[in-house]
Amino acid sequence: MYCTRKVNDDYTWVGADGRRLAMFEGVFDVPNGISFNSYLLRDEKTVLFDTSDAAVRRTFRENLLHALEGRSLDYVVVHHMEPDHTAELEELVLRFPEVQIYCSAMAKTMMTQFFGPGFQERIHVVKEGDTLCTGRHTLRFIAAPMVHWPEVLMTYDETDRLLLTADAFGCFGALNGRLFADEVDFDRDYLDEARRYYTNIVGKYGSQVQAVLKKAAELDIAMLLPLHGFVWRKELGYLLHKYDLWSRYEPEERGVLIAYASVYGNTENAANILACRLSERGVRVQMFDTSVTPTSYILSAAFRYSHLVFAATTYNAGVFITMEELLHDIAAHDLQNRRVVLLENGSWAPASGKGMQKILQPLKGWQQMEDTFTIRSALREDQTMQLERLAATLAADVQAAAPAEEKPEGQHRYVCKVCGYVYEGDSLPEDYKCPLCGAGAEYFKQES
Ligand SMILES: Cc1cc2nc3c(=O)[nH]c(=O)nc-3n(C[C@H](O)[C@H](O)[C@H](O)COP(=O)(O)O)c2cc1C
Repeated sequence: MYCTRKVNDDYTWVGADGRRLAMFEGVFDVPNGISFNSYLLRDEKTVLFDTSDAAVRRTFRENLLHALEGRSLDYVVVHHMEPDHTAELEELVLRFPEVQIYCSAMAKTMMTQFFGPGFQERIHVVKEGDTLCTGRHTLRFIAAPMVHWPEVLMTYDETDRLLLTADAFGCFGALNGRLFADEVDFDRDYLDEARRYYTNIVGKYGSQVQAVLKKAAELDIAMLLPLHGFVWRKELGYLLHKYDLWSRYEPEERGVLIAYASVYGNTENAANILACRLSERGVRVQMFDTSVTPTSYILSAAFRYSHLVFAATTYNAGVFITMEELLHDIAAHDLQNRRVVLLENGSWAPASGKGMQKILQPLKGWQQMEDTFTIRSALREDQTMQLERLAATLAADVQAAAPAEEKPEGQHRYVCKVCGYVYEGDSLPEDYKCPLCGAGAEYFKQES
């Protein structure tokens, strides 16, 4: 039986939740599932935006037929050729022999590669700025190359002011009946998975995401409709602000990620002590054991925090395997502008410090704060003082916020917890609305 949701009067969500995928894209675990979104526009013409993954084909087909209400399907817009969005194209063409496909030139090439030459005569190649009128609606195509494949298009519906964003602005996690981000406590329950999704799938292409954000800033957008995760119809500034930070590789928070690789617990012990001393100084710390944590979670935390600590045993004259994999993954995602501390352990010839430096040194804007801290098998008593000093240096660096600018007497700073906007004044008006994301006064936290 169909299970659709209305986006607005003319758009219907005809996607589906996938909850049984062991691995999304063959590498990312999705313990809370993932949605495969597809949207149908009913105007004088009917337009389907992307299809779905094979895993949810039955639900997708029922939803589409229900939403069409017996009408035929006139157009399919293919924003992105990845098979989790195009698996149903062949079926659609069989079921709707008249359907016309709109996509970028590169998507047309990929379509032949994936499905053979059969679609060619029904494909209309569109590019940046081209429009398609469907009756009351005018659709304008926007190129979004490498967000995260080269053929990607987005569509701006000029009539309803919707931006269909392909894989951008998506999130891991099934929708579980909700469609809109404002139907959940996004910041509490989904931000981590939105960050893990962005950093692992799109994170490498920061400059291309910046280019899309510049184009989006020119548009009057009422809603964002991504291919995974929630539709955004309120406080868009919150997510746009996160995308701006992540794509400029700016940390979201001043805090410390500690990732360690330890076989018998001695390197882990040093990492624990460092975490205790930092926490005693009020520094926010998040710790991961690389042997048991999938890299995608640690990569996401590396985008989140300003300071990164990597502690690893030497392993056959190199860096311990899982730490080496993590660092290569971080390097492959082009993460920049981080302050880093390295701890190494070796029982006869410690070498993991050098090995970690070799991977991290070429990264833009990375600075190793102190000499590598070396442990020989297990931490010695006198080294605990050294670790204490390292924690103090690190904590001071983390907390060295921007110099508090001179503020006239009685002036206070109020920070929007949703998008980070700062209001300064002697008091915050009760009916104040955040100019960036629209959040009310109750979302503001007095900072000083
Ligand atoms: C399989 C294996 C290979 C190792 N290879 C080296 C090595 O090449 N050089 C070295 O100095 N220590 C080597 N070590 C010792 C570790 O670097 C480390 O000193 C020891 O495992 C204690 O740290 P841990 O309790 O955190 O594992 C090796 C350890 C293991 C288990």
